[in-house]
Amino acid sequence: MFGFNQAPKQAATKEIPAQPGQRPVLIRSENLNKTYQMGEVEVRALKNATFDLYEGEFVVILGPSGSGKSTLLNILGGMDTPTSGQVYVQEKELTSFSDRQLTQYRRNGVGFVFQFYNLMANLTARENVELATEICTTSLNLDEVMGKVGLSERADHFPSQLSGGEQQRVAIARAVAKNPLLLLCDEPTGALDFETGIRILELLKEVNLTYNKTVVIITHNTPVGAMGDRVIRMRSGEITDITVNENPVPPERIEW
Ligand SMILES: Nc1ncnc2c1ncn2[C@@H]1O[C@H](COP(=O)(O)OP(=O)(O)OP(=O)(O)O)[C@@H](O)[C@H]1O
Repeated sequence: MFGFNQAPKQAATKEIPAQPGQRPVLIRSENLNKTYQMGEVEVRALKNATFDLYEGEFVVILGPSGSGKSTLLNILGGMDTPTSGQVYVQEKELTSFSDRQLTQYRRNGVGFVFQFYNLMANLTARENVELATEICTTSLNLDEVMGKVGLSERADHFPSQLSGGEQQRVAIARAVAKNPLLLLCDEPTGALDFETGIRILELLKEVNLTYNKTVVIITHNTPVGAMGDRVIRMRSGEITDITVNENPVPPERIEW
């Protein structure tokens, strides 16, 4: 095992410095490049991406379609490797991990939330969350997490008996219950109507604060940037801008 998540089993609200730069660095990315060779054509999906992610911060990565957001998220999540450059997670070099180490990292270190919830259709909401916690080492209390995402009453329902927003809540519970170092969310509101999407953003913010989890959202939806502690903007594979929001906007005040 690799000591990725040493936090206690119960949720703890911890005082954290307000400014991202005052928090400990969780992930350091240096000069990340990703090039795809498509026959004669080279696609440079990432160009010299250098940035840090801090413990307990809420980061929104914004960029239009094709700007390299998913490529970046997949590398941070240990699902893909860069063509060159390094990623360090708590000072361990992720980019030199063996396959076995990467599996442990994906299992224990990262909670994934996708646009389409990827739930097991033949398992109840609770069982979907339980399945994820069974294979990892430091999971949180299942019932507490189900309550936190507002699903105590729906825990025995199957995905087909749940609305899209409720299914995304299950997916968030599944990611959080593993008690990972960070949550990586790929267009988490992309399949939801506006109101439901806002509720999901509120839940992600609550998870961020309650469990002091680093949350990274990637989206092309510019207004969502207002809720981040920091916003990383991407275009054509490059990080064009990193800004600190002194006063992040609560999700209920975001409109699109
Ligand atoms: N497996 C692949 N093979 C070849 N090219 C790829 C591959 N994956 C991504 N690309 C290319 O890399 C670039 C970045 O893609 P990526 O999916 O990271 O962008 P994105 O910002 O996440 O886009 P979207 O919001 O549409 O998902 C695009 O030009 C894309 O076509």
